[in-house]
Amino acid sequence: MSLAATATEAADILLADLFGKAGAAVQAADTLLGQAKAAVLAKVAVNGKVSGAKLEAEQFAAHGLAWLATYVESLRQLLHWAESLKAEGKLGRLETLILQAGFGEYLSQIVGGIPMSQGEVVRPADYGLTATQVAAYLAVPEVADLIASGNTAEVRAELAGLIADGLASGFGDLGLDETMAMVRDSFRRFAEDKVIPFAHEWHLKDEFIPLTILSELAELGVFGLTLPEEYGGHGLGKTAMCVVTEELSRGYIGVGSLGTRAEIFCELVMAGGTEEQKRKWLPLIAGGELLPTAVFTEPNTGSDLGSLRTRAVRDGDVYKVTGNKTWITHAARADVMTLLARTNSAEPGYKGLSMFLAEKIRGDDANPFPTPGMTGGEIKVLGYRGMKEYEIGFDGFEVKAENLLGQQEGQGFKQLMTTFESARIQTAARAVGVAQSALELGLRYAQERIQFGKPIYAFPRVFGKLAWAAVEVMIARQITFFAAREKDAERRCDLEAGMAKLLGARVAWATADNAMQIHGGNGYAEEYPISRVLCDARILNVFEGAAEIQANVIARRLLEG
Ligand SMILES: Cc1cc2nc3c(=O)[nH]c(=O)nc-3n(C[C@H](O)[C@H](O)[C@H](O)COP(=O)(O)OP(=O)(O)OC[C@H]3O[C@@H](n4cnc5c(N)ncnc54)[C@H](O)[C@@H]3O)c2cc1C
Repeated sequence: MSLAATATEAADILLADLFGKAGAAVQAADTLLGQAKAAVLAKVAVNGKVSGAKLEAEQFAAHGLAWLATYVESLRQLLHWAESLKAEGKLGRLETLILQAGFGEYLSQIVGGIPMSQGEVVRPADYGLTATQVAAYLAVPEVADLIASGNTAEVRAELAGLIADGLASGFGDLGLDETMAMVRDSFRRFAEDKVIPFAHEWHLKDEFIPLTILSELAELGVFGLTLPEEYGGHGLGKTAMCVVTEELSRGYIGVGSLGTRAEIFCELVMAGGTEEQKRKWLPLIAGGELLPTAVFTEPNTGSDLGSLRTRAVRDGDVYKVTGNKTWITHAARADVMTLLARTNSAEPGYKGLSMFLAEKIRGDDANPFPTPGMTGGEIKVLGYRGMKEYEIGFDGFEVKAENLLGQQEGQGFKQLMTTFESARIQTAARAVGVAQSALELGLRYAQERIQFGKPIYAFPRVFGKLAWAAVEVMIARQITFFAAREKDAERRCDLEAGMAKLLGARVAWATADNAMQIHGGNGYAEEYPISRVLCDARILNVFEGAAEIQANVIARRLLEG
């Protein structure tokens, strides 16, 4: 294609000693992060301790710090990925350019401004960094070189040339081992055959994903992927969960999200359940016999879950539940709920909450909530369809007392927190899959659409968007894999999981938005799949910890750690 002209000068584009430069740049960025952390700490600490009130007043700086730390970790993981490929002899020109462009762009944004959202750009002065500190960062020769020459128009042009046949050959080596590559291939085939041809129709008709798909996913092991074999699972790691989730979400976010509730259920029971509860429930979830749903959010309680009001009162062998929940995904078709409710009304905070494995009768469109004591209605949504969202009312709804998780009251919030790492990693992988799908839709359209006598992919403002998307999707993927590896190594990884989710959600939205822009007016037509992918991408910044909450959690950990 016409981008080849630029590619002939390719030899000059790559920076000499790129890996050495990238390594030095990570160190320089890390130094700046340390300085920014000290500066933010000075704003929010009272007597050496982080003050909640000050942290809230200084959210912009503190959340900016979370983003800065996310960028530094992303760069470290991008370099790690490229080094691993190099060691295995798998590093090609495309991967090298992804490394270079990623460093050029993120190093530059670190001082030029990091977009936390549209219109919210955090800059060095916001953290309290001095001009001298910024100048010292920019004076590091490797940083200066990468900023000046890492992500130039020529680099993007060559990247665009290299990803031009990406639909057939891929968008860079993911760095997976042989087993994970096989897992990826089989789920990609599944998505290509069974999901992609139908996803848009399910979305447009606002239909449930057919139960046959769920059965096939159960057979493929999706619902018990990371569960130990003794409980009916496959005993694979969180990296496998990421690979599977990305491929299914690339097909359709609804399908990639079917495993989310099973993951939360299994994590909850594994960490907090009695042995009897594990033996009873886990094989049924893993085998797909029971569909779970996660019932936490209430009309007046979303981000601040600790203050939720739904009550569960012990009455002989049962608890009677009264209250309202909302935004419950797949609630009608589920057989069992992980239900968070207040068992101690004298304790208004999170310590009064308990978790239940609450059985219900499976409903359908005609009769969504046949269970006594339970009513509900569908919430119509822009995207993320296929499982449907519901508000639910409980009025004397009964849960067997034996289904109190761990047979312990007051542990519900703590039990839920143990699932956050895994659920965020899984959501980050969903985001990567959605972003990848947007990238592919954008590329296909750009190559086919002719304006001014040529494919619009020939224009720098079009191919540049896609070239950068290919870079940033890889960055988001690699930080997600990193969080998964940390989880598999049984290291605390709430920070890494939060970073992966924070970045992944932004990348998914940005990529979908740019891919829609490339579609011009057609992107706004419901018949084009990018219109769906845009709506699907938007939710990732809201659920599983809204971006602001995620940034707050990361900032607190950084400042207190
Ligand atoms: C499609 C969809 C599916 C969902 N599925 C489920 C499900 O299956 N089960 C379930 O239990 N829940 C589910 N949820 C709920 C979801 O988890 C909540 O929407 C989310 O936690 C945010 O809560 P909220 O909507 O009440 O927003 P709020 O908490 O009211 O927040 C609104 C805005 O204010 C910001 N904000 C809030 N507090 C702060 C603060 N302290 N500092 C700065 N900013 C702040 C938030 O970041 C957000 O931008 C789903 C939601 C959606 C939209």
